[in-house]
Amino acid sequence: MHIKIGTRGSRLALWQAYYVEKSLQQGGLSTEIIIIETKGDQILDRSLSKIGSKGVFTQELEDQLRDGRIDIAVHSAKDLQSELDEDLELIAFTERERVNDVLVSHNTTLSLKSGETFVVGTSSTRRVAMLKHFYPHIKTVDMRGNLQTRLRKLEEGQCDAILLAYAGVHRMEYDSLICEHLQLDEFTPAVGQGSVAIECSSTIAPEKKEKLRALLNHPATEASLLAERAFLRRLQGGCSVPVFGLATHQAKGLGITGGVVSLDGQTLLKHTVTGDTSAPEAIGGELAEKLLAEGAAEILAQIKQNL
Ligand SMILES: NCc1[nH]cc(CCC(=O)O)c1CC(=O)O
Repeated sequence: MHIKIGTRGSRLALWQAYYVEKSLQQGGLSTEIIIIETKGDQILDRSLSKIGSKGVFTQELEDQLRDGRIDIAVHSAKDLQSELDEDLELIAFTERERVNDVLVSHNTTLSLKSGETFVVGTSSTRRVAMLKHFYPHIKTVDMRGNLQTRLRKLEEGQCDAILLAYAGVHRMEYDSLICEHLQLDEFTPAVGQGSVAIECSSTIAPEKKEKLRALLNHPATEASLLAERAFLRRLQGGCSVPVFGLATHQAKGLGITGGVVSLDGQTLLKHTVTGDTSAPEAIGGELAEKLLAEGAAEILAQIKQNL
């Protein structure tokens, strides 16, 4: 069996593609990697919330899945829309890396907790709003681009530190620049953070799909991701709105904590729902309903107006 793997060309995307390729080769499959540029890679001078987040990092990969030019598309699960078109599906989620965000700087004495004021670069509305909520003394500047670009901007002094997902920092081997691991009970990560998702056409041959799932899918991660994605879908949040959600496996079953924070950091709604691991999407949906009942839709509508 030969698998054509489609990926974006950034270093992190390539890390993910090689990681997937290695698992497939260990399972006896032959592979090739096809690099595909997306709109999100081309447009670097505008924030994602302004380009319109729908499919900016995925559209071109999905086109090639439909044409059969690639068999699978490899994505950071976090960058995927919560709702896929009917002719596409996610068939596997790889084992999750540590999910937290980290503060990264050349000055490793920096800490959000110290109370000292400094400038943090980030383009994530979730991170900006969370900083305003938990650490209002911190200033932020908008900072887009892939990891290397952001690190270069940090080096050039455009900010004192940047906030990033630990997963990407670790995969790019920048661990030595981590000054602080943010606490999960404050900085709940974005839905999907730390996992790699495998997308394919719904017309994929069943035996091929089963083989790929057997080699790539991590069932515990998959259950978490299904819960988180159902939660995000119900809230109709994309990757550019400050919605956060994390599902973890506990003694009582699958627990998901998630919510939404207003752009000014003033209002933060958050809840936890726990349920049967065999019905992850129901758990995610229940969390969304609970938040909607408390006004999450109004907060989200206001955010979308301001983006
Ligand atoms: N939005 C960009 C993006 N997509 C995935 C990661 C990190 C790795 C991951 O969470 O899988 C990042 C960078 C970041 O947010 O720091």
